[in-house]
Amino acid sequence: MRVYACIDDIEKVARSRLDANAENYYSSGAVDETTLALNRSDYGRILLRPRVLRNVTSVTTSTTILGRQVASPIAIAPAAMQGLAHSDGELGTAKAAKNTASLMILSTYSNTSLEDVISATPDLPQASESPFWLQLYVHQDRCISEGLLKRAEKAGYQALVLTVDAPVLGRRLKDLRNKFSMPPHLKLANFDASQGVMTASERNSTGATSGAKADASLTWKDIDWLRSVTSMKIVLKGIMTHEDALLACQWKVDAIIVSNHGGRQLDTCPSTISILPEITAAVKSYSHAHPTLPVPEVYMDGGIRRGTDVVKALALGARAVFIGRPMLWGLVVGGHEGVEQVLQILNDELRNAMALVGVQSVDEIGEGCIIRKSLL
Ligand SMILES: Cc1cc2nc3c(=O)[nH]c(=O)nc-3n(C[C@H](O)[C@H](O)[C@H](O)COP(=O)(O)O)c2cc1C
Ligand SMILES: CCCCC(=O)C(=O)O
Repeated sequence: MRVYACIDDIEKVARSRLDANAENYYSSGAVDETTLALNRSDYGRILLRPRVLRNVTSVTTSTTILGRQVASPIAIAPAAMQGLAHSDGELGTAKAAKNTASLMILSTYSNTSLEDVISATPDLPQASESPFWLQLYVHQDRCISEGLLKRAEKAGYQALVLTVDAPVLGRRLKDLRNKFSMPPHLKLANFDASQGVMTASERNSTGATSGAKADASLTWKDIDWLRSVTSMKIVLKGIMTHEDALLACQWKVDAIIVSNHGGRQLDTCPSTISILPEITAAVKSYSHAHPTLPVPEVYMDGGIRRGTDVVKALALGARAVFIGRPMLWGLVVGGHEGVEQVLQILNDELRNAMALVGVQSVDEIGEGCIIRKSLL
């Protein structure tokens, strides 16, 4: 396939190839798209400090995520309905994850069943090496979600990612205007028709998740319910305040993802990069107060388009970053090869930025690498 110079070039081509229904669904944020824009622009308010003469002949990006060795801290965020991007859908993304030894989170609302996604990596030596986590939207009928979790565990998913920032769906104006709907040739492959899971258009048109049968009544106590039905590790996706970060510590979840859902949920909430320091500080203070207790790992997503963005996120305490739209754009332009190229570009840029900042390993990336202008 064609070789691109950067993620923005891939995005331009991908967006020109999609019909308005899919292009608007993928690209849009909620309401005025204020948060969507901040997720990008706030990286520009953090500057990097180049340290020199430090021997950077062997820069390595390898790290661990929830104890698993990975080649890079850049991983794949869950995104619904990847069949809109390419006929391979989630199978293309899964193949790219496998070929690049990257971690991938599969959306509850995938067009490929969670079992088929794991089958895309048949030559993994054992299930414990599966690079897949499952994202969960809890169904009002808890039995349906319990069934999904049992299937995920059996198939070899290593962690369950509970999305906590979407008790109701954000108002994405373009989707409302287009009356966005999933094309009839696609299905939500983790469910059967009798399970009453509606498409995003139906969610949008009702303006609430009640129509989608997603459970808006979830509270922190439901983490105990999750623990009672699955032994998978638990990750909370969508933490944006120090109060909720502390609650996540108290509820002993394994990890949190600082995320505002790519600006698609609560518009005018802050960017993730601006709020990350408050979250990592809260988790650190909990750890100091409870030195014998494990604390959640902290990851982030939102607006990562450059290797330098990754350095900034790691400098502010994230252990890993997840990419949403860049992965979708890659899928549009080249199926699994396109997603591989997206990961390749970001990893090349990350290694380049690390060398120029003067560090050889991700552990060396810290506050000393950046200058922060006031973000709020
Ligand atoms: C088209 C699209 C679909 C998404 N679907 C889901 C989803 O099913 N579950 C979920 O937890 N997050 C979903 N997200 C949010 C992403 O996981 C992630 O938080 C966000 O895309 C990160 O921002 P970025 O796109 O700027 O990288 C979706 C995002 C997009 C753009
Ligand atoms: C009903 C689909 C919701 C998927 C999602 O999380 C998103 O579009 O952001």
